[in-house]
Amino acid sequence: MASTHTASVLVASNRGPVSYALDETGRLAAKRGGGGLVSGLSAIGPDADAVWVCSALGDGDREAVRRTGGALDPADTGGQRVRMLDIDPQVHTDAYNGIANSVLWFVHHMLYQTPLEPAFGAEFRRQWAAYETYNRAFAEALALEAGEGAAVLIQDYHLTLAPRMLRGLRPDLRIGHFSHTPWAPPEYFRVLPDDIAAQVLGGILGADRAAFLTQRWADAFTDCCHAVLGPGIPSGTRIGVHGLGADADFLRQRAHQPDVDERMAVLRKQIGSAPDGSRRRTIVRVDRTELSKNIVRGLLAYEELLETRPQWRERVVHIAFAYPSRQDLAVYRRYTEEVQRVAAEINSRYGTPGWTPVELHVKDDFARSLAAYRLADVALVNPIRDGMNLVAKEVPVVSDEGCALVLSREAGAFEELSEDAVAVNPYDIGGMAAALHEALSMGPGERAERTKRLAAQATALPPARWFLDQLAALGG
Ligand SMILES: O=P(O)(O)OC[C@H]1O[C@H](O[C@H]2O[C@H](CO)[C@@H](O)[C@H](O)[C@H]2O)[C@H](O)[C@@H](O)[C@@H]1O
Ligand SMILES: O=c1ccn([C@@H]2O[C@H](COP(=O)(O)OP(=O)(O)O)[C@@H](O)[C@H]2O)c(=O)[nH]1
Repeated sequence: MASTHTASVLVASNRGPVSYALDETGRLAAKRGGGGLVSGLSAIGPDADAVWVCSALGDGDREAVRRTGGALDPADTGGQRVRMLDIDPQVHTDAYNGIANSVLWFVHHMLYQTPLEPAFGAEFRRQWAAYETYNRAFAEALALEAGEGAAVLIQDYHLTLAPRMLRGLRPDLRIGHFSHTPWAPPEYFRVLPDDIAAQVLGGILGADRAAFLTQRWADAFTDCCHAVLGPGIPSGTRIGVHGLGADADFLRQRAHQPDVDERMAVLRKQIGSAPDGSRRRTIVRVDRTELSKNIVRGLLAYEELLETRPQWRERVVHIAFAYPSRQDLAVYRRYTEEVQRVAAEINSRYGTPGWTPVELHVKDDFARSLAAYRLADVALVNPIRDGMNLVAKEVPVVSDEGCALVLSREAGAFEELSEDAVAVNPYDIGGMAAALHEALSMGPGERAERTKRLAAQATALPPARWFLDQLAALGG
């Protein structure tokens, strides 16, 4: 890759703003990248001095890199300068599926469940070597693109080693690292082999600033540094907190496009009316089919609601959108099947000819998600742990008539939204069923008032501010 040394601001993340699908005729179709990191970083906008460096994630992306040399067509990226790296597919698989999503994600979300997992042996060491190679590829690409003294914002657990590597290559740069996940407490983080735990922390500490979505995650990081590396944060790295909010302008505009209206009409038909003709209530959830989002326990809580409060039977529909995520990993594929199995069971146990209790869809459709946000009476957001959770912040912003928010106290968003949400312990099925009942029973006035306050909180730190605050904190 030729050196440009022109960018004054650089962002680096595994997932970029678009991904490409290749059809049989050889045409490439660009699609917005999924997940909250992309929603946040879209604030960069079309700035000639800013470059977003990301990785090719599949065959379509690799073909796009082959055709463009890696500098993506601005027509596909909304004008943003994007440099997509074609990292060797096996290296990417080992780094992304192996280390990032099966180890670091599991540690930070405290997802290990069996007496046999985790077990860090030779296969883990082989994947760790790939993770190092993958981080080095980013560090080298950033070193080539960055102008003298540029600010570089490196994102997330995929890229914990890159800050220190980049510091070695380009001491002139101002480097920030941002974690979008929770950070594990030391007693859980230290399941990692000691040398690996030290490399992860030491890699991030190669940055001038390490930032997190909430104070809770920042404190956990500091605690891990003390436990693993000894007292004090070495190398003078500053720790910061930047909450990320919803992009109100984008969402309100996008949520009123004709394709969203069309989907609302379809959803309304599916929801139908109660036998006495009254309006049926809707409980909506929208997530990646992600273990940490706790979708199965959410369904079980809904089932318990129907079982213990039969007055809601035929009077409520649970719309659950679980869009595909990390399907290369068997545990995610099994989880998707489990979600489908439990939803089908509830439907066969409680459904009637005129009523399907759960409408589950496992295909990605952003317009349909926004339609569900608009008409939800209740939003269920019950992750086991979540860095922030933007869905919790997006629903109140686009809700048409007010929506009660049932929110896990383990989501980063809870710190900002706790006053007007109905709080839940994500493991407590009975507690979540009671919270759903409370939320469904909330009067329209109270619901609208709470939604207004939730929307104000949720938009207090829009992505543009989140991004610019980090740049400002890096100084220069
Ligand atoms: O890229 P994927 O493997 O498909 O996963 C999607 C993203 O998931 C995670 O998102 C997090 O970032 C959000 C924005 O800060 C936050 O609200 C949420 O709680 C996090 O889960 C992951 O951290 C990203 O890197 C992924 O791109
Ligand atoms: O069909 C959909 C539905 C939602 N989202 C977006 O995915 C993000 C999910 O972010 P969140 O922080 O809730 O969780 P993450 O998936 O990043 O862990 C939100 O910004 C949603 O608007 C999406 O890309 N496609």
